[in-house]
Amino acid sequence: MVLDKNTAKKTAELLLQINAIKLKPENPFTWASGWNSPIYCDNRILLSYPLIRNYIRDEMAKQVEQLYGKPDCIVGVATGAIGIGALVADKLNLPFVYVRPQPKSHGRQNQIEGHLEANQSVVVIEDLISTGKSSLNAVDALRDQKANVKGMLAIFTYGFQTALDNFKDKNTELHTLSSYEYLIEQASETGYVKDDQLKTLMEWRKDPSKWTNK
Ligand SMILES: O=P(O)(O)OC[C@H]1O[C@H](OP(=O)(O)OP(=O)(O)O)[C@H](O)[C@@H]1O
Ligand SMILES: O=C(O)c1cc(=O)[nH]c(=O)[nH]1
Repeated sequence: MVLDKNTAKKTAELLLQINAIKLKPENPFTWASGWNSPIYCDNRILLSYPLIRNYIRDEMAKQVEQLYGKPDCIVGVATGAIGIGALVADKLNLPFVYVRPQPKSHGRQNQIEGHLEANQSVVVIEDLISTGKSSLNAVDALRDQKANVKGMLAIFTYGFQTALDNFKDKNTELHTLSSYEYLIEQASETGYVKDDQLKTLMEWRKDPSKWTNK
């Protein structure tokens, strides 16, 4: 759920401005879920732009406080949300840990990196939600370590029903700064996407798990 419309529009505008949104219908991207997609939103790029990453950091920190007050710790989902998660934790003057997709196969074999105690309250920061599986895998790891997961805040979501169902199944609250809906609105208004690309995106959005460019 998007909390603030202005933030949602502004975030979409900034992502478009730094070319974080890539369109490649002729040679589709493969997503973490294995789905093929004509679109890819690379939020990692925003770390390279100090003013933009500060805006995202400040909006995320504000929304974390608004929604959850001060949790004991901020968590980033590896690797995409390690950078922004650490910035949000720093802004809120809170401890930070990150969660790997699986435990390391060598060294200390940690899945959660950093210091986290049982029963501590945490808010998870994620860069992007498609199916939600990567983020919810991190939530599982945190709960296995007896963390009290208050909720998750991501920069962007595609808003798929699958993701809503997955978050519901895991009883996890999700908020996002922006979403596909705002992105498409902004991209159409600014002429970032051409009519034929918009047509492809609308076709893809009807059944993204089955979409192919054929
Ligand atoms: O909602 P999902 O279907 O799980 O997809 C979204 C995930 O995919 C991306 O991570 P990726 O696996 O590409 O790795 P990275 O974070 O290391 O870049 C992104 O950062 C999310 O974590
Ligand atoms: O689902 C994914 O893997 C994914 C989609 C997307 O648009 N951006 C991203 O970083 N990952």
